[in-house]
Amino acid sequence: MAEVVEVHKDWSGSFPSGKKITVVFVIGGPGSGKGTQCAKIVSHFGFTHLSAGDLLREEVKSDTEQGTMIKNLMHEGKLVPSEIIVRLLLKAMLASGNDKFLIDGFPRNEENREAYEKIIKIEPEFVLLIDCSREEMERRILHRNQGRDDDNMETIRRRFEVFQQSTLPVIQHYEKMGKLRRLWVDFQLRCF
Ligand SMILES: Nc1ncnc2c1ncn2[C@@H]1O[C@H](COP(=O)(O)OP(=O)(O)OP(=O)(O)O)[C@@H](O)[C@H]1O
Ligand SMILES: O=c1ccn([C@@H]2O[C@H](COP(=O)(O)O)[C@@H](O)[C@H]2O)c(=O)[nH]1
Ligand SMILES: [Mg+2]
Repeated sequence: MAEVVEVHKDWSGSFPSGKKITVVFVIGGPGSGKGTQCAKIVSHFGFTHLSAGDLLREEVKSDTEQGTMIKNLMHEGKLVPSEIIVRLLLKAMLASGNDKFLIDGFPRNEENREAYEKIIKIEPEFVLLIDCSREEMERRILHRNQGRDDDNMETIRRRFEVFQQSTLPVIQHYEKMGKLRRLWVDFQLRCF
């Protein structure tokens, strides 16, 4: 936590390069293919891919009180407090030296979005929604085999609930602003 707080303390609200910073949010249900699509985009367009989930999994590896708290929340499929994830994102953005970011799996709820707007303040160019049916998302997660602690039926069920209850309002917000771009990645029903 100390390191994360330090980033905030030094943060003047602008990036050292002085260049315009481009941010694209990539949102979608669990297992919809956010990470997979981001890897393809990065290889063609020179973005830095920041997966909010991966940043949290890295934090879990640090043997700290905060790491344990994050581990437990992720195991339950719940969301980590906004301030923690926003500061991890900011730290990773500053460390990358790049000026184009694909932020994968964030914001997950309205509170995340508001915290991002308050702290990082960079309006996303657009928000890419990876739109996939629940059946296909579930199938993909169960075949993923990456040893993720949250890829079990009980946690998957909770992650779907969080997506429906907390992330859909964020998607609707960006849709109203005309910033939403949809990518359909299967031929079945849409996720909502
Ligand atoms: N278009 C696709 N067709 C078939 N399988 C896919 C497709 N896209 C991704 N997958 C597979 O589905 C699984 C989930 O993909 P990925 O990890 O990219 O999803 P995610 O949205 O990042 O998931 P999470 O929210 O859990 O991090 C992976 O095993 C991936 O290889
Ligand atoms: O902004 C975020 C992003 C993620 N989480 C937690 O991490 C897991 C896994 O996220 P993936 O994007 O599927 O890798 C998610 O279920 C949340 O527990 C978060 O809290 N906030
Ligand atoms: Mg992912």
